Amino acid sequence: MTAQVLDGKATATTIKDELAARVAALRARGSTPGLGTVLVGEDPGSRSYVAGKHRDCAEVGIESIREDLPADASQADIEAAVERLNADPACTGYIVQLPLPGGIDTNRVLELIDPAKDADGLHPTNLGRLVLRVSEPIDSPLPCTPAGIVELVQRHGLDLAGKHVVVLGRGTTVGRSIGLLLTRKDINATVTLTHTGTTDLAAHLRSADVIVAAAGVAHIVTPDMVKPGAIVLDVGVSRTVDEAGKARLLGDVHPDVAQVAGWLSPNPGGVGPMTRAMLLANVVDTAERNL
Ligand SMILES: Nc1nc(=O)c2c([nH]1)NC[C@@H]1CN(c3ccc(C(=O)N[C@@H](CCC(=O)O)C(=O)O)cc3)C=[N+]21
Repeated sequence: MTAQVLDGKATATTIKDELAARVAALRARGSTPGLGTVLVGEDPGSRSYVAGKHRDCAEVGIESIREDLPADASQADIEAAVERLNADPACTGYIVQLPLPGGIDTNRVLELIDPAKDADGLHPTNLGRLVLRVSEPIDSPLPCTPAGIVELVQRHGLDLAGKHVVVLGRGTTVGRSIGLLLTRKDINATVTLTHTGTTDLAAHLRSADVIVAAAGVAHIVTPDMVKPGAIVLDVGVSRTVDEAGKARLLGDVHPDVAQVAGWLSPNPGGVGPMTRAMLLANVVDTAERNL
């Protein structure tokens, strides 16, 4: 058996087409959405993610606003960039690209973001709203990767209601926040959160109908840990260099898992493009709310 593909690239393209139509309608009514990014330093991964986000914006008609700061930017410099975007009416949503350089108090920066402009859905106010509302969809941004995972699964005709989802990883952007979304009554999954401190991780994973692998450890999920037919989402990304010196992206899921799983999201080409599409969706949703 070979797993069916959860095609994030194609699904993100469909979503971007839908968003382009909504942006055109907004523009026709005099409202122009604009995405801002705060990028600090020269990390090639971060630079390429931010470049990708602005390319996506151009595709759907969203304006781009960039705050690019040098690697030695101070806490005050970064906070000033956040304040500029908070004050800029052309910026309807923005992100601070993570991670910030060592020595910067990231939480202080994130809490300065105007929650109404939080395109990542990671501001404490917006995460808090996700905690507080169990029974209805909310009118505030959702964290992009969790929202992208749900959208990817649902748009392939799969229903998460009643399913046992085992999440691997306790990071803010995925592990800690995705359970809040999956256990909402309109999705209705049952969630187990595992991490590097979990005893007998393999047994937990083998009990899963759905695995969300977001540990950031290359190939940590191997075929023996997967129940035949399970839905597997490969979220983590590790950057490595192969024998030929070529840069390679490795997911958290070993390629042989495709022989056991029922559905598998490729990496790249799975959750990454969906994360970017949900970022755009947050910006468009915000602009529509503010009409
Ligand atoms: N404030 C903030 N918000 C983020 O959303 C955020 C962040 N910081 N820091 C880093 C992570 C990582 N992340 C990715 C987004 C898209 C792809 C993506 O589209 N990847 C392509 C491959 C891209 C490539 O080849 O480099 C794919 O999976 O097909 C990957 C990773 C967002 N992040």
